[in-house]
Amino acid sequence: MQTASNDVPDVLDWMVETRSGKMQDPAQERIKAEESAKPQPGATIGRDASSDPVVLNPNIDIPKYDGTEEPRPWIESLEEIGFLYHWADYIISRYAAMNMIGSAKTWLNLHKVSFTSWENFKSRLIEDFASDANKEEMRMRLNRIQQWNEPAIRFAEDILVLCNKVDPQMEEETKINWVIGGLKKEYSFALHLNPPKNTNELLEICKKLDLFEKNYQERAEKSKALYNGPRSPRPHHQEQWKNATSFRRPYQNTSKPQAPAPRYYQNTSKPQAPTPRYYQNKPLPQVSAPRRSYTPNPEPKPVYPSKTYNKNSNRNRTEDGRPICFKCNKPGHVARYCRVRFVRIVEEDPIVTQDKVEEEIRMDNGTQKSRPLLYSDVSNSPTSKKKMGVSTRKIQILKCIFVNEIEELKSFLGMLSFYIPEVEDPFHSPSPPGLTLLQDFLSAEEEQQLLDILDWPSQPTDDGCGKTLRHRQVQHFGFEFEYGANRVDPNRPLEHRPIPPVCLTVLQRLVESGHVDRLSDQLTVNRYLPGQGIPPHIDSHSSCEEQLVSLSLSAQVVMDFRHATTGQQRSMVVPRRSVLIMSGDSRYIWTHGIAPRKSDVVPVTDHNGHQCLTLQRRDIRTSFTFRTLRQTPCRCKYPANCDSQLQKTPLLTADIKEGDAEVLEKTYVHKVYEDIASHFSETRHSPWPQVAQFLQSLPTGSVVLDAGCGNGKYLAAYGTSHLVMTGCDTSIGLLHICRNKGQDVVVADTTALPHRSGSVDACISIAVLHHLATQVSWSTTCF
Ligand SMILES: O=C(O)CCC(=O)C(=O)O
Ligand SMILES: [Fe+2]
Repeated sequence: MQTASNDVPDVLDWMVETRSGKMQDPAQERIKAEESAKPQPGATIGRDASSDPVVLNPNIDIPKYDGTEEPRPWIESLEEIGFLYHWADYIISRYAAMNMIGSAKTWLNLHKVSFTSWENFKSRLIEDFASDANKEEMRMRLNRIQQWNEPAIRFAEDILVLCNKVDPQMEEETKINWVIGGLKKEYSFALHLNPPKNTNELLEICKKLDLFEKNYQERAEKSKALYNGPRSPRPHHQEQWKNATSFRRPYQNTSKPQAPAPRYYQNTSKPQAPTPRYYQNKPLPQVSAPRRSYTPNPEPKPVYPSKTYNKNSNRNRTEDGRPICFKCNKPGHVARYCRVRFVRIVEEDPIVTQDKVEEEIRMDNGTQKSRPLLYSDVSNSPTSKKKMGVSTRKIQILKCIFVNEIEELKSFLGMLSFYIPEVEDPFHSPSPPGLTLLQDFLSAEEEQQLLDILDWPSQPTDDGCGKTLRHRQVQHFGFEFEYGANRVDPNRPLEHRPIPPVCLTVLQRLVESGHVDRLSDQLTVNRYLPGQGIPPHIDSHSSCEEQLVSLSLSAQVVMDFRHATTGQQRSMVVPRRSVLIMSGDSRYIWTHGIAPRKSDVVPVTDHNGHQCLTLQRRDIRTSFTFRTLRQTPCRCKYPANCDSQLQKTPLLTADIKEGDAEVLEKTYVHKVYEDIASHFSETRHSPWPQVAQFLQSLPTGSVVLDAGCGNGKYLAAYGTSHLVMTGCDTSIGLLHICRNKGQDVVVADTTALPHRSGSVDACISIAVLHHLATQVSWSTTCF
């Protein structure tokens, strides 16, 4: 063992004289050395120890470093010894300096004036002496992401140790970024929005995350039976692993300062291992933070549930051409109409349990994975958007937060609100003008009396007293509401089905309280099972007076409103035993409808008094809608949307000039069908028997054109699978419905068909001729 006495003054001058300018009395030095035996946080090589040269103990066995091997093991052993002897950093530096030999010593002499601290010394040493392979290995290790079964705390500690090795001078913020960038996506995301202040806080959070994960796994185990087997790893991790090579840390897209790339890892054009390497001390160009690379998963890869659509074809469409929503991955609608809302389930809601939500998800499509959900706050907060600094469309939300978990998570993640653009909070915006909701207007007895009036036949009937529409059952009293024409025929009263007296009692109360101006003469009762609804519509202006009154019985529901011209959307919870009165704009220009689904997203107040949303299962709901037949035409301020004001005096077909026919048909037929497409379609699903018979009689392989095919009910009628069916119509809305069913249709007017003569074997045109304005049009129709 070489003693230090010869080397010390020589190599210590950069540590002592650069600060104090002179050597100290050895006796004083010993005292100071003893003092410095106490840990001195933040002590550095020279700055703080301005008068403290110490006598180094030559008997301590410290390995030598000659610069030919990896510097890290040598640094680690020095630090271990320093830890045992309680050395301050600057004493470790001195021992380090004393034990450097060969090219390492030359390097030290060259650079000693530029070192400012032990950390700085270490990082320079590593930078100049660590081999490229070692650097690469470190880079790979720092770059890794948390394994799906790896506790967050273990991951964080590992990354923090690596950060220290990679760059002993790395700043806290950078270290934190390295850790949170590699944590599982949902945590990484939330922590990025609300980053911990220091690494200690980060480690505390990681411990809590592990606890949270453990609880989650336990709950998942309990509900395993729901999924016919184990479902670990959790879906979002499957996704993460599947896409691990392209995994981006959220903060890399944000305006947040990037984690500076560790210096050792920067891609420079440094020549390969020159001799001596430590002469290469050029400033290195800055590059952006490294991307995390894929670390092979030590666990067997999870098996992904197969999708119901062809993965190889267009990812945005099913095989039969239906759109696939990019928000929930379900076919049949586009994201804009996605009913997966952004929901937070609150602890106190006794109705919504984790099991129920899971069951809901399972029922929805059979696989949980197919419907990534976020149950979280809806936040329109521009600050959170700004914080993220990214197009939030890109945000993949992969976590279901169940009952109880949200508060638990919130308590340490602080913030779990994501800005979701284009999702206006429909519950907290002002309701459409003219809409009045009277809560608890009906007593429980009245509700029961109203329900007792009804007798729902198991078989559909034609007399208006128990029709089964595609999405619900209806009964009419007083007059029948004809859905196809969207009108009430005043000349056909339902004489044997007058409005029941108990209804009139309720109406009388509404009149007396000044909410309604008269008693109604038409009543439609709708009965909705969970999953059923009514398409968005505006009740005909021409048939009914301004006020529409709807009583809600047995269950609440969320009703959706949409402004027919501006497209603004609102939703309203219509509670059980309430009365909803539509008048003014809400009646004339806003559509109303109920989405066909089994649960609704509803606003609630949590135990902290915060407004949030939750998911509520629907029950069977019965509504009574009262209308008053119109005696005089509607004069509302929306003529373009008013069937009364669009209607002129009926013209005799003989009087109509051919030039006018097109305009008339456009206004009274094409536009009307466009407006009522979905409502109309709902009422058109059973083929007329004679037409079905005709189609069935055609030889196999016949090409059949349905001119004016509407919603395509004949294009896929029962018993027509032997035919090649094609259709045309002028209503784009109806043709969309056909296309969504995979039917072969084109936009065409029956009076000017684009089909080649003789190109079809048979043609049907059902309930079309009466829409044509003149006899000439009739005769030119397909014949
Ligand atoms: O069920 C409801 O409350 C609405 C019914 C409705 O809009 C209708 O029958 O026209
Ligand atoms: Fe309606």
